[in-house]
Amino acid sequence: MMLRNSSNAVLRKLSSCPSFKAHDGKLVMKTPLVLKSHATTRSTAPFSTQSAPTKEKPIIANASDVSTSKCPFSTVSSTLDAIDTAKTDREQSRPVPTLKDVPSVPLLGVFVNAIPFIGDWLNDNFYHNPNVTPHNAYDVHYEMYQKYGTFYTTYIPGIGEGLYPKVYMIMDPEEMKKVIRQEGAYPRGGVEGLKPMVKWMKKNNFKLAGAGSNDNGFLGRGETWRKYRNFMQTDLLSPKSASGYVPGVANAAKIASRGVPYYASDLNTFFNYAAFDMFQSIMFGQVSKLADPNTSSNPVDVEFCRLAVDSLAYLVRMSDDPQEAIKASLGIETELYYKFDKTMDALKDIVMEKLTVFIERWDRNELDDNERKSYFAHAIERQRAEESGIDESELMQICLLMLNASVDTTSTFICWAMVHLSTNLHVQENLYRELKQHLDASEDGMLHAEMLTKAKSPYLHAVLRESHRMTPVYPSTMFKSNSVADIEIHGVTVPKGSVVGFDSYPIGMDPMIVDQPERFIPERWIGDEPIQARKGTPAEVLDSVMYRDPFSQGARRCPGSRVAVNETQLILSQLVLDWKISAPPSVKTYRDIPYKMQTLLVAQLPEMNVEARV
Ligand code: HEM
Repeated sequence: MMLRNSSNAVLRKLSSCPSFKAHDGKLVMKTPLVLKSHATTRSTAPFSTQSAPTKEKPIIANASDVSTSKCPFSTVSSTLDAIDTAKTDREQSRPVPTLKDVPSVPLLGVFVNAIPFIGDWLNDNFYHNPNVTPHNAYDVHYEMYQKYGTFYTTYIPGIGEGLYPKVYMIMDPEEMKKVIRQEGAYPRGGVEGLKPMVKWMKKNNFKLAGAGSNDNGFLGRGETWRKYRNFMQTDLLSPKSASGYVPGVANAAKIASRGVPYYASDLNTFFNYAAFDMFQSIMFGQVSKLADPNTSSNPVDVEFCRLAVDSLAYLVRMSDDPQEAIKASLGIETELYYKFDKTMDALKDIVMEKLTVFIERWDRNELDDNERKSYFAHAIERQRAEESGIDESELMQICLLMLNASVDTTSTFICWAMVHLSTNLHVQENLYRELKQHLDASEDGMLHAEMLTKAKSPYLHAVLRESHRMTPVYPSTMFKSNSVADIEIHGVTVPKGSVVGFDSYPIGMDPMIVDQPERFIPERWIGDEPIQARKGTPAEVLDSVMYRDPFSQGARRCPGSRVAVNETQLILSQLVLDWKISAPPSVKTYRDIPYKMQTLLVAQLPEMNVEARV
């Protein structure tokens, strides 16, 4: 009832027309609201420039399980949302933005300022491309949107290919679905740009790296990817599998929560440790307690966390920095590659030792109940089944990649939600009240999977959705290729084999489209009313599955997505139940909290005030 009232209050608010100060003070304008009614459309908004859109038919089946989702090929499933090939009314009547082109130079693409000596001068005087730093990705993406709109070609080494590494950037989910429909059996993955990882795997004779110089294995698009991907996602990605791990994750979150007051001045480390603890419970069924300084923790686990965070940060920097990306594609080893290589070697030693010990204990039948239910224990069984086609070294390599990917990806997502909860204490209180009801009804004082569904915890889900709107872990996490055929995007023929990126950030932050975009309002996502209010307005794209979360879509969607969401929900819930966490007075809004590009964009959390709830 309380939520319904607040949702109505927001809608009432949305039907007025306040003036907006646009993004970070850069664009100041008065604007009509577009979230208020079906009838409200603007003539200048993206996707609504020529005609009013008609009501959209849902074209994405909201599959509830792997077995029901459609996918480009039978065994690897897109798991969450299969793409329906039907053409919608909206597609037929949708207005068409014009394709713009971002000026670029050969090889370095839009990063003109990376040209030695004269780059800055050239860019300042002729190209005027935004200067990308590790601290400004949100602003850069918004600036590109303001300059080039919702459909432009940009040139990004490491993502696009060839002399001019062209990437089509789009923001319309219907157009992105066209790309996904034409991905074919071997879709392009976001990991494809991570060439140094392939190099490192080949150096270590990983079968996962594929055979021969033209096969990038799991990081490529061939049969090798498909085989390992199938094995990896089994027991992990379906809602049923993921919810099986919830008791262990809830326990890890409960223990981790005790550590918060000790880590109040270094919550970034705390969330890395908490993500580690939660994933250990999934992978091994073990309680590692790294985030709770009251218990003795294994120094090897501490070292593993550091290596996992550093290795991926080096890896991403090698793809992000245009000069590094070009050198990586030419096979040149830089200082950064050297650091990455050493870090990965050390990480491999730790992981392989741990996996070996576990396998030996499995063989000696020494695992306890929780360990026997773990992902790795089941994976050993699956690997040993005759038809698996996976040998033990491949199994261990698969798990190494998973463990490496399981720390700061998840902690980044959690950190941003914590930023918003700690700067919007009324939201934290609302969330507390929702969760407290569940805890009061819980017989064992623990959070359970059924409490975390959208139906039972709408506010929790809305908090994560709103956090993703304002501060996605990265503005664009989806780069796909129409490998099968030419397609038309906004009326322009995009040749087969092009790279198309989806930018999910600017629209959700445009004051012409979203009321008070700088304010954290979870009620935007609760119940049917806000969705109905967005229907037929430019804001309706935000309800598309493409905008919903940071895990991408299609058959390459993150295999850890469901467990990562469960982990995020459980640790946030436990923290909010145990503590009131508030940002220091110097932090007025989330904009006062800096962020930095590591594997993703990580909020640099300030020292928080932590007060126990009684
Ligand atoms: C909030 C946390 C996470 C986020 C935001 C995230 C995001 C992503 C994204 C955007 C992709 C690329 C999808 C594409 O190519 O279209 C991806 C791939 C991947 N993720 Fe995650 N991820 C997270 C957590 C995890 C976890 C916990 C694991 C551990 C299993 C994991 C393992 C992987 C792997 C192995 C891939 C490559 C899959 C493939 O290419 O088929 N991720 N992730």
